[in-house]
Amino acid sequence: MKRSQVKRWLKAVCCTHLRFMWMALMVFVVLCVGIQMFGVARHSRKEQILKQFATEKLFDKFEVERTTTSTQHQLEEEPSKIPFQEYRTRMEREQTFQTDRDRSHISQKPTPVSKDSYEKDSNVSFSDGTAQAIAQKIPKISMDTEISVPILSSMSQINCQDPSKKIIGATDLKNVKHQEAKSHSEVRIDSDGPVSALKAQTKTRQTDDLGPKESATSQGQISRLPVLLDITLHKNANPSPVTQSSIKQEGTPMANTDTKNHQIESPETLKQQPKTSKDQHSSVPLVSSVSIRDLLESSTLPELHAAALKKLDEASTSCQQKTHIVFLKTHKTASSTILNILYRFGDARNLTFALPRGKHNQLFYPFYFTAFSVEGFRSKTIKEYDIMCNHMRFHISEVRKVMPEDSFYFSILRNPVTMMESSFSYYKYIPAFSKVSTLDQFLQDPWSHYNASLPNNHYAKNLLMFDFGFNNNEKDERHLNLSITLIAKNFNLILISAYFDESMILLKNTLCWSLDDVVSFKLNSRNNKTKHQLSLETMEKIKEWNSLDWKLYLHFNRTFWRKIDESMGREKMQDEVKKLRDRRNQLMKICLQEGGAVDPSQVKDTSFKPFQYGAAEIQGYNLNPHLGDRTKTWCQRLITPELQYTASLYDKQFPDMVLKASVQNKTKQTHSQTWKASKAKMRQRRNLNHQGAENQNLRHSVYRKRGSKRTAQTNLPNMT
Ligand SMILES: Nc1ncnc2c1ncn2[C@@H]1O[C@H](COP(=O)(O)OS(=O)(=O)O)[C@@H](OP(=O)(O)O)[C@H]1O
Repeated sequence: MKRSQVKRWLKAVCCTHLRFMWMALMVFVVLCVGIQMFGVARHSRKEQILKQFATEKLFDKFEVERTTTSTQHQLEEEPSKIPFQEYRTRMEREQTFQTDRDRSHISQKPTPVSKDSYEKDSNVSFSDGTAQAIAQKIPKISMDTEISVPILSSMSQINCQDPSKKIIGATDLKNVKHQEAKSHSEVRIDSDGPVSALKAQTKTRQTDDLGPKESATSQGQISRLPVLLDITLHKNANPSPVTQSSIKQEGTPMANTDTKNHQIESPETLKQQPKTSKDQHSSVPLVSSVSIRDLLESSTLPELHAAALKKLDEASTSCQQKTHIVFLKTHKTASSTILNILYRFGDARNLTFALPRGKHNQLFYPFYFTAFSVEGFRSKTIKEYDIMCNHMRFHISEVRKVMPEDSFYFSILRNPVTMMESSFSYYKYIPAFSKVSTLDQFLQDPWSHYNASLPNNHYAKNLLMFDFGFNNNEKDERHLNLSITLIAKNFNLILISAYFDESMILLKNTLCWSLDDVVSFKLNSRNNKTKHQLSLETMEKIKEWNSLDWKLYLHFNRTFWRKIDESMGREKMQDEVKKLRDRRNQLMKICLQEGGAVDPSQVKDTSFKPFQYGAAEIQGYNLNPHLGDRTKTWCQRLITPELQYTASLYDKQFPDMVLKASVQNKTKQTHSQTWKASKAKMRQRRNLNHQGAENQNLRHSVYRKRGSKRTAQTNLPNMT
């Protein structure tokens, strides 16, 4: 090729494309710089959060308000003033007693905890959620605060988780005199034990005393009391005058009575319960309610009983429905079903949800939760939030910025074995799992597949610990104990998904909700095709690989059953669970076309189709087509999957945002149309240029031809 030709060709190409190449290059450079800057900003933000967490949350922001031990008073010092090391030492000192005991459970080869083995375990030393719930209801106890106590007239064993209550109960009852008790005409004393025994027997029961209840005293005359004296306080209520009513004495030994632990129940439950013990026995445990001042000043048993009677009705209605709730939505633990319960509860009552900003589904997950990730928080458009329940990595100090002080905190755990089987199929495409075909293969050499620093790999190891905001790769056991302590202190209730129905009953009773509030259909569940049977060996490997989660689960499985025993007893729990299941079955028959869940491909209305992810096939539901309007709304809410329900609540709660978004969408559309038009113009111009260049080339070639002809002519030898 000739030099001039190359030159011309280059010129033609440059003319048409160089401009665009330069433009593209510049855009690329600007993009690179932008990404770099964004990365730095994001990294520093993350660092900041991590730092804050390490210094504030884990050791400094230790929740102390709800418990009042002397050591904890020391912890109330301003966190920033306590050096990190010192704080840690204090924590460890405070924990020593617990750590030693717990080690005996934790260091042993983990075995599933049965209800029976739980019974034997009386060493669990964490503060009790029931007490916390009660304490939460009553932020301050004054002398004029009233207490409601289910009472066994002559002998009562007080189950006080709150130290202050413990003292009150013990002091008061020790002063009760036999003669005075006898003198009261309304009290029928059936027990034949001497009053001295009553006095001897009236003692405070320790929170962690879960051992089998004695049926005879050291004197062998009076049984230990069958009823736990649960105390509920009525803040600022007036001392009540004495009223008369028939009080019957429980004198039957524990072994001979079916009287169970009592708790103050929701009105609905009370209505449902036929009060069996009352019907069957003439001697009944009663609910007493008197002001603390009265109680302390009172020196007679009759007075106590009269006051108890006076408040009997009040006690049954004193259960205040809780509407300020924080639910830590852990992954693969049946949390979507609970989310649906909370959504329905709030939706029906027009409560305000702390929803993720920008219509997302998660609250800044997998990063630590920040208050700014909640819609309406930064702009202060929302005055008070009621419920926070989307996926987040828990960070208490940030959550507290958003949620009211009296919020009820709860979460749910699942056995890490079944949980990992579930997450393996759901998160099949995270780096840790993507290169193996089975869970067994992964567990053969997990470290060769697991790199903690790669994004999303937290789904593969100790996911529960991660969600609760702790280090899921921690090897130091003390860290685990500290984490358990913090969870026990920050959360009022920890549920267990394997006992979902029991969990719902416990939740219902603690929050004073109704049965219909907690009835639900199983959501986000896989079909059998994508479930895998695990061998015993694999199960053991999972426990080992997720050892932090496993120990966490073991601990809270124990406290879960303890809570049931302390609050309502297992028999009553069974009754209520049966009612819940009956109600669910009834609703399934009414609402669902097939009477149960169907494969995603079978879901007819795509707006109710659950989000499909990874290698899992998530089942959905078809509504019965012949439903009346109200029933239809109710049924629709029951089957609406997480993403759709979150979006609809967002639209309901932030109509302005929806409007703004639609305007923005329109603007975007116009922009994209303009952009498309300008692109078309550019393409046209380029084509024209191209044509021009071709024409030019053509012209050049013509000139060339002409020129070569001319030169040829000039070079022709003169023949003539
Ligand atoms: N009511 C009830 N009882 C017991 N188990 C239940 C219940 N509801 C949901 N599930 C099971 O929970 C698994 C889904 O958990 P999540 O909803 O938390 O998952 S997610 O993190 O929100 O994606 C999922 O487990 P797998 O099916 O093993 O994957 C569901 O089947």
